[in-house]
Amino acid sequence: MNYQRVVIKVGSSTLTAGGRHISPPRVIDLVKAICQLKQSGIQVLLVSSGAIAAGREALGYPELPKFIPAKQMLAAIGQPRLMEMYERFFAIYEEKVAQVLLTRADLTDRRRYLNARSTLEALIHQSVIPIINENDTVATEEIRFGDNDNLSAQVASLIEADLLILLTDQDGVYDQDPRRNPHARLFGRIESAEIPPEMWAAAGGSVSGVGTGGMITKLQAADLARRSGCAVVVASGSVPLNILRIVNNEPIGTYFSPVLNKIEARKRYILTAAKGNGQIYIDAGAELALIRGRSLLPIGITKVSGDFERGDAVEVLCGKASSVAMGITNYAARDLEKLIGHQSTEIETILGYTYGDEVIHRNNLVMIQSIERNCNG
Ligand SMILES: Nc1ncnc2c1ncn2[C@@H]1O[C@H](COP(=O)(O)OP(=O)(O)O)[C@@H](O)[C@H]1O
Ligand SMILES: N[C@@H](CCC(=O)OP(=O)(O)O)C(=O)O
Repeated sequence: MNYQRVVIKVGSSTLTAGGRHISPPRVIDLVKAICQLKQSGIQVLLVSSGAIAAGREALGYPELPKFIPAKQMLAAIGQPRLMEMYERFFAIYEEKVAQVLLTRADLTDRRRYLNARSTLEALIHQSVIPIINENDTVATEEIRFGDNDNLSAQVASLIEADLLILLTDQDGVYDQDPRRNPHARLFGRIESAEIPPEMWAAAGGSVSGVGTGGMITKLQAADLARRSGCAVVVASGSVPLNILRIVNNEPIGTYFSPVLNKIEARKRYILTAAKGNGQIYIDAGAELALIRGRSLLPIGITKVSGDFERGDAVEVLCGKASSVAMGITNYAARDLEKLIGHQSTEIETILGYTYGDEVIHRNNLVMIQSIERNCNG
């Protein structure tokens, strides 16, 4: 597999190298490997834990607290320290980084989801490495991921990564927790659509006193990411060069093949999400453009119905006939009402802002009718 966009998640257990404090030698090794990967032409996003560990170090806090406000307080102290370290180390290799803090609520609300995606895309476009963590200080029980494994899988799905690497303190997923049984055996490759029940049964929690979630949350993450077309590898972060080997398809750690390819995954999402949100009616010229593989522009829209938001999946119809396509709209219904029949160059003047020329970008469109035309003339 030729990977182009890779999300690397590094856990506290890796960043602390088995100790209680962030290990600068470990972080610099990791940063160096990430820079090598990026400088070989691969787009990289880093999901990094370690804020709580860095906060504990700053305050001399002995144990990982169970009390959530205490964890949040430690994360608030540690996050800027962690970022300062990353910034300094990445600068050695002339790479720029950006901090992105997210909660689950940011990715379940469609508008915030799209905004998070646009920001990440813009950073990648600028050749900046996004360093993502949970926004622990505001993440209450109902809105938090609680673990960065699930967060990294959501990010991989959000930006349609080809590969998610979960770096931890074990060589991969074993048939028993290797901390408890040194004879535990490593799972090599999982190609079946479902993660085998014996693997779920073998996955335990975190016992290190620095990590969150253990192997259970890594399997949840693998399950989620592979359904959006992303391969997943769980491997040891103690040898950061593993990152380069994994991307070169060497058999390192535990590999999970993607269940769907990215196009199928996106199509499925659009087709299931489009039910009942709203409709965009288009003219014959726009229908022909869509059939020819172009995006939908405002000039081809004749009518809008329903009360949908930017980021919702909607149905596209021509005349009174059946659906032409389903797709994710970049503009809310109330905006489209104003844009009907206008040139894309007028969007900013009419709305006072723009999310781009396309109402539905080609990549977010699934054609229902690709051969027969519905519109007359
Ligand atoms: N089946 C298993 N295979 C490997 N590790 C396991 C398994 N079950 C539980 N674990 C535990 O998961 C831990 C890694 O998860 P965690 O402590 O959350 O680290 P991280 O900070 O990397 O997310 C390991 O140290 C190990 O004790
Ligand atoms: N957001 C927290 C980490 C949460 C988490 O999932 O930790 P880990 O299991 O070490 O990846 C922090 O920065 O400390």
